[in-house]
Amino acid sequence: MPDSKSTTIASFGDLGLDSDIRIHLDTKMDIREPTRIQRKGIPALLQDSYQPGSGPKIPRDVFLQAETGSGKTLTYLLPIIHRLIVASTRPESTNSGNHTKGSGGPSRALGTFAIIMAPTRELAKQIFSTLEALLNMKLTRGQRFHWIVPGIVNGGENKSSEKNRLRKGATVLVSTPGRLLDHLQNTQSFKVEHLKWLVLDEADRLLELGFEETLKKTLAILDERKGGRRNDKNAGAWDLSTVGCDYFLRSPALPRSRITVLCSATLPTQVRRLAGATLSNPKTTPGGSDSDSNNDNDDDDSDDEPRYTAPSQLKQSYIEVPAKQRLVALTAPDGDATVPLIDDRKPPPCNKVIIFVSSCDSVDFHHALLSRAPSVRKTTEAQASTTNQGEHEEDGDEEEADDDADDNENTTPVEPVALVKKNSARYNLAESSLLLPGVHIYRLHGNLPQAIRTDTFFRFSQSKAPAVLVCTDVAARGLDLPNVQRIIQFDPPTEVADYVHRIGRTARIGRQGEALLFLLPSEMEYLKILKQQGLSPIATTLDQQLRILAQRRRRGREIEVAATDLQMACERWVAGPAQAAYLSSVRAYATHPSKEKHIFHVKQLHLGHMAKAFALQGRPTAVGSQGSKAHAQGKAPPQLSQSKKAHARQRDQQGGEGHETGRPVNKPAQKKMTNPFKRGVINTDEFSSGDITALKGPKSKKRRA
Ligand SMILES: Nc1ncnc2c1ncn2[C@@H]1O[C@H](COP(=O)(O)OP(=O)(O)OP(=O)(O)O)[C@@H](O)[C@H]1O
Repeated sequence: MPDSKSTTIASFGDLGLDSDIRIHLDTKMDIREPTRIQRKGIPALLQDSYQPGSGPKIPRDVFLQAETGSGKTLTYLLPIIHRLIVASTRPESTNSGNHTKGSGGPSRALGTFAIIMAPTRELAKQIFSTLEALLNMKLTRGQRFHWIVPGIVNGGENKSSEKNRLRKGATVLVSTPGRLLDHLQNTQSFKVEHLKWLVLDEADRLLELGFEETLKKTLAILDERKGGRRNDKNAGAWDLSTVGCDYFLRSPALPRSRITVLCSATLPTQVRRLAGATLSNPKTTPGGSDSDSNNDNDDDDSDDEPRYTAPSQLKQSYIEVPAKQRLVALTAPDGDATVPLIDDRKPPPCNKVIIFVSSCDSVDFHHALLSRAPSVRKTTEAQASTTNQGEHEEDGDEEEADDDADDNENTTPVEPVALVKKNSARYNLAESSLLLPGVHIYRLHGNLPQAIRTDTFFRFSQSKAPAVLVCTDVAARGLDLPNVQRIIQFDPPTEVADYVHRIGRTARIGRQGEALLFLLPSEMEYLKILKQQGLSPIATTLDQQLRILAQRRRRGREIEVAATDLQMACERWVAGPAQAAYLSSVRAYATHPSKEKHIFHVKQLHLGHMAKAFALQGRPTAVGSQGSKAHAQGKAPPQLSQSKKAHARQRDQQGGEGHETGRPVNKPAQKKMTNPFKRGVINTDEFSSGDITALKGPKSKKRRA
C-alpha cells in the first residue's frame, strides 16, 4: 500500500505523468497511489538535474535505493515511457513542414533508447512483463506510440531470433548482462547510438554474481558508440531511420545524454563502489520505508556501515532449533498461533510460502520430502475407517505405530500437478503434498533447465491453491511473486543482504507478511550480526511451534507424539523401501525353522553385502547392531511366535529394535528415535524443550497384524 501519510503528492497525476499512463495504471493495473520511492524517484527521473559547472549541461545519474517490494521497477519505467511519449508528440511548429510529409515520426528502427539490465533471467522476464503491461495502454489523444517496442535479450534464449528482433529495433530493451555484452560485441544491427537510459536493476546482485567486468566493458562500448559506431562502414551515410525525427531526437523531453540509473534495495560497500565507477555525480533518492517518515532527505551520501531496512509491516522472527528437530519444526507453525507453515484456514490466494535452503540438492530433497513423505494424519484416518473401532486417540499409539509402518504402502501415489513439455516430463513442476494435504510443492534452483525455471516461476505466481516454493537464492532477488504470506529461511543466508532480499519476497507494497529464520543453537550469535545491520527478528520457540503442530495434526494429542509421528513418517519415507526391505529380509531369514538353520542362518549372511543388495551404502544401524551382535555370537535372532513374526516385520520397517525381545538396548539415543513402540516416552527427549510435561508411555494392548 502506498504511503498514506503523504498529503502533498497523492496520485501519479501529481507527479506529472502523462494522463494516458495514469489512466492505464488505474484501470488496467490497479495502481493508484505512488509509493514513497515513486514519489521521490519519478520526479527525479522526469526532470533531469544537471551536473554543476559552466560547461555543457550533463544530466546527473540517479541512484534509487529503497527497500524490497517498494515499487522500484515502475519508478524507472514510468518516466522512461512518459518521456518517450512526450518527445514523440510533434510540436505544432514542425507541422508546417520542417520534415518530409508522410514521414511518420520516430520508429523502432531508431534503435534502443533504454536498456534495463537485470542480474537473473527470471528477473529480466518479470521486468519485461511489467514493461509489456505498461505499453499495452490505450491512448485517448490520438498520439501513436506503437513505435515504442519492448524487447528482451536473455541468457539461455535463442540468440539468432534475438538478433532478428534487435535488427528490427527494440526501443526499451531488458537484458541480462552477459547476453547484452554479447550482442553489443557481435550484433552489428544493434543500434545504441541514441541510448538515453541505462538502468542497472538489483545492482548489488549484479556485483555479487561477478558482473563487474561485464559492466565495465558494456559501459565502454556504450560510451564509444554515443555518436554512432566509429568504424561503421555506413558512418557518415544518411541514416534513413532518422528522417523526420529531428524534432523527436532533439526534444527537451529526452535527456541530453545518457542517464545511468542504479537500483538497489541494499547499499553495501560494493554498490557504492559501483555507483562511484558508473554514475556521474549521482542524485541519490533513498526511498526508505513507506512508513518511515524520518527518511525524507535526498542525497543521502552517508558513509556509515551499511544498514538494512525491511518493510516495517513485515513480522520477522527466528527460531532456535537443534538439528534433530529441524524437520518437524519446518512443517510446524511459528509462535503466532493463527499461522501454520501453510495456513489452510486462510482463503486463497494469500497462502504461499517460500522456503530458502542453501543448495540445489537440499532443494531437491526438501521438495521431494514435502511432496511425498506420507501424512501421519492420513494413516490415522485410514486406520479408523478400517478398524471401525472408534478408538480413543490416547489408546491408539501402538496401532498407529503398526499402521504407520504400512503407510508407505497405503499412500496414494503423488499426482503430478503439471508436467512440463514432453521431453522433460521428469520435472514435475509441482506436486500435491502428502505431508501437507491440499498444498502444492514447487522447487526452483539454478541446476534446473531454464524452461522449467520459467514455468515454475509462472505457475507458482499464478497458483490459486496453497503453495510452497522450496528454492535457493536464485529466487531471492527482485522476484515479485504475488501473495507470498511467509518466508522461511531454513538455512541462514551467506550474506546479510540476502537476508533482506529473501524476506523481501513477502510484505510487498505495504501488505502484511512474515519471515521466520531457523538457527541452530550454535548459530545464535548470528542475531548479533543481524542486529548490527539494523535487523532484529524476535524469538519464537519450538514449543510454540510444536504445540500448534499438535493442535493441527492430532487434535488433543500430546505435542511430542505428534512431532515424533511426523519425524518418523519422514524418516520412513527417506529410508524408504530399501531399508525396510533390507530389515524385513534379514528378519525373515531368522524365521526359517530350526531344521533348515544349517542352510539359512543369519550367521552366514554378510550384512554389509546384504545392504548393498538393497542399494544401501551401509548396513542400517538399528538392525545391524542387533543382527551383527547375533552374528558375532553365532546366534540367530531369537525365534518369534508366528503372531510376533508378523508384527516384527512391521516393526522392522521402522528400523526399531524389538523391545519385546527383552534384549538390552545398546544405544539408547538411537533406540529413542527408532523404536516406534516407545515413542511416547522417547518423545520427551527428542521433541520436548522443557516446559512440556513428560508423556505417558504407550497404553495399548493388542496390535493388528
Ligand atoms: N504504487 C503502487 N501501488 C500498488 N502496487 C504497486 C505500486 N507500484 C508497484 N506496485 C506493484 O508492487 C509489486 C512490487 O514492485 P517491484 O517489483 O517494482 O518492487 P521492487 O522495489 O523492485 O522490489 P525488489 O527490491 O524486491 O526487487 C509489483 O507487483 C508492482 O506491480
